[in-house]
Amino acid sequence: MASTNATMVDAPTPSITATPRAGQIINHEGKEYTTIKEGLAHILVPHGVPTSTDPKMSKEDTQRQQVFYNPIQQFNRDLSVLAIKTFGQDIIQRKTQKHELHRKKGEKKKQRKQERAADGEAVNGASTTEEPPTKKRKLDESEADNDAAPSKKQRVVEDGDAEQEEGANEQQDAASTTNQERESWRPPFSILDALSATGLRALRYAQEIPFATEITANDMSQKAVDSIGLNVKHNKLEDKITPKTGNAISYMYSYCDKKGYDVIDLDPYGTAAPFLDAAIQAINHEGLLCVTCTDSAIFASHGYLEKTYSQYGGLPLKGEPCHEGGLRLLLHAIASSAARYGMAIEPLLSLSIDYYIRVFVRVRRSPSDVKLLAGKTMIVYHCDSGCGAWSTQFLARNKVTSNKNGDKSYKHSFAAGPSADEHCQHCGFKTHLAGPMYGGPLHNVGFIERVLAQLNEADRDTYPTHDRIEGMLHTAMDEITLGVRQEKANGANNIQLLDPLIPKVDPADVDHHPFFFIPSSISKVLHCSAPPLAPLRGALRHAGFKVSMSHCKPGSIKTNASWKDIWHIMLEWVRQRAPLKNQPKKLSAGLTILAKTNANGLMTNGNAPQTDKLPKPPPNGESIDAGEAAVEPSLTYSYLGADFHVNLDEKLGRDPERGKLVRYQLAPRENWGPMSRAR
Ligand SMILES: C[S@@+](CC[C@H](N)C(=O)[O-])C[C@H]1O[C@@H](n2cnc3c(N)ncnc32)[C@H](O)[C@@H]1O
Ligand SMILES: [Zn+2]
Repeated sequence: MASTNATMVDAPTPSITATPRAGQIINHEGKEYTTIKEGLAHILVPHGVPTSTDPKMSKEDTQRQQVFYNPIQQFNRDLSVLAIKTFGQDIIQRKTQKHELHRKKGEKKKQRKQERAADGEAVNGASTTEEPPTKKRKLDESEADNDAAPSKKQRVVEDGDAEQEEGANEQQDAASTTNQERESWRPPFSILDALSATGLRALRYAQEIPFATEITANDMSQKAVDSIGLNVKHNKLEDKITPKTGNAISYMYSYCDKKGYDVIDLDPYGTAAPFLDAAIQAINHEGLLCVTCTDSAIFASHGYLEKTYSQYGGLPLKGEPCHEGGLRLLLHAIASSAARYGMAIEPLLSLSIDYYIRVFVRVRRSPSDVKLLAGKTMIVYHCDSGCGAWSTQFLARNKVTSNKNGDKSYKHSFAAGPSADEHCQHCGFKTHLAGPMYGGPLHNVGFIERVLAQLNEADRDTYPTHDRIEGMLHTAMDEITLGVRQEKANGANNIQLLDPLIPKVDPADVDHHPFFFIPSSISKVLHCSAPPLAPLRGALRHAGFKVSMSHCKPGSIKTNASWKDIWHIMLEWVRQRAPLKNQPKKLSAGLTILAKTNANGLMTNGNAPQTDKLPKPPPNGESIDAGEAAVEPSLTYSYLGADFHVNLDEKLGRDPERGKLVRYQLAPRENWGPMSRAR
């Protein structure tokens, strides 16, 4: 990475028109600025404000610097450039194909017209180049429609008309491209950096996504827009970037009746919730919303659950999977806003990173997909004060049927009443409700593969967060496939960038196995020593379950095994490898779980989950494990009917990419965190 330290400069100090260079001091209207380079963009920071990314920088200096430039967010910006570029190539390819198709149609039409005219001349000896009136009118209408983007009102069409409307819009789009048959035709690709601050994102998108045709950098603060203007000028990007002063919310609502942007980036201080509905107004059909939220105290904490609900329309999940819960709450908020206007969302990539979350969501006008939303929205019954187990329930049911032609369609019906008891079936503690939240897949594997391919082509100096992006994307991909597509994932770099388009995930898909557990935490429930990841993963795989890790947390296990299976394996871990030295306290969640087995002396029978009916714990100091016999991996008991053989197979549980990928962030530097608001 280029040094961002100010360097000695020759007099006279270069002006804003000088070629941008990292560390250079620029004089503009009597003020001095230092240049910081990130990616291919340069931003000017008032000279004197520390520009070092030295981890030992003082807290005050870090805060002063962050008003202009927050280096910790470079990961977010690097990833965003790559994601938008990947998405953009897909859009550009579609637009170009449509354009080409329409151009060819137009040419054929012209040719036919000429042929008819020639025939007419030959027969009548007179010119009859005029079209039949009906055809002419049709052509005129489509030409007239070229600039009239479909309004949101038009978008909310009757369900039966949805597909027809899709087709009509495609033609409309194609028609709009036909008219521009000049050689210089470029497919339009527009980006709104709605909360732009210094304009750094807009500058990077302009420099690093060469096919972006127009970028708006908006901020409510005049000071911020002044600095955007300065930076745009210094980077010589006036022809691509338009700085704009205004409230992003009203600006985006102004697009409710006209065509908007292909990409909208929302990167606020704190929550993006107040911007979501407006962003839906301004995003194009098949557009990309990129959303950051840094208010983890709201989306991933139970401290202010009433606030979480008012911001995101759902209640937070407590404990370790709370960040995945936050991602799902944000997606729920976007999906429910979009649904009101007949727009459906498809998460392409949803990440919990450091102290914030970031989602990339494709939005399309599709009333038929919107109808699936209730059946993809779930509540969570969480044993948050007991053993940590959870179960989920979708709010409605989407049942697939097919019509006479074999086309897939869905029937929507009510779900049955609560699918879980008010007490946890494992430990008897109370369960609490979380959600409603998005229960569909968090990522689109095809998209991740293409971003990885994009990353593979990227210059490491421009993208210093390369390794972390690679590790996180691989983990995200494993997470959604539960590790099954490992081979394909490794082959991701072989993808040809312009090959197939980003595939559409089945809009009815749900995630049947959301969330993850941390072995060391559930060991605390049983008061046993924590198993390493490998034997636990091995035991799950040996029993035929799928296993991966979650990108949200190191040391996590994500699996399609049920909690019944997980506790069964954990009890076998205790029996085979980790005999209990101290028995769990009376009435604890762990004791109840232990009590539900008939394990060869592990505990006497106690099938009833009520804690007041617990069997007496063994006398003080006595181990409640099976003693010597415990080392045998033979099955001697069953836990709630999960009676498979547990083989704590380390080899089977190893991560083949261990050490090859940077899956998780190493120790963060001091003073990291969201930017402080400018005072
Ligand atoms: C976290 S900063 C953006 C950082 C920037 N995206 C980057 O990557 O460097 C948030 C910006 O949003 C602006 N802002 C806050 N509320 C706004 C609103 N309602 N409309 C427009 N801008 C707003 C603030 O002035 C601030 O500059
Ligand atoms: Zn429980």
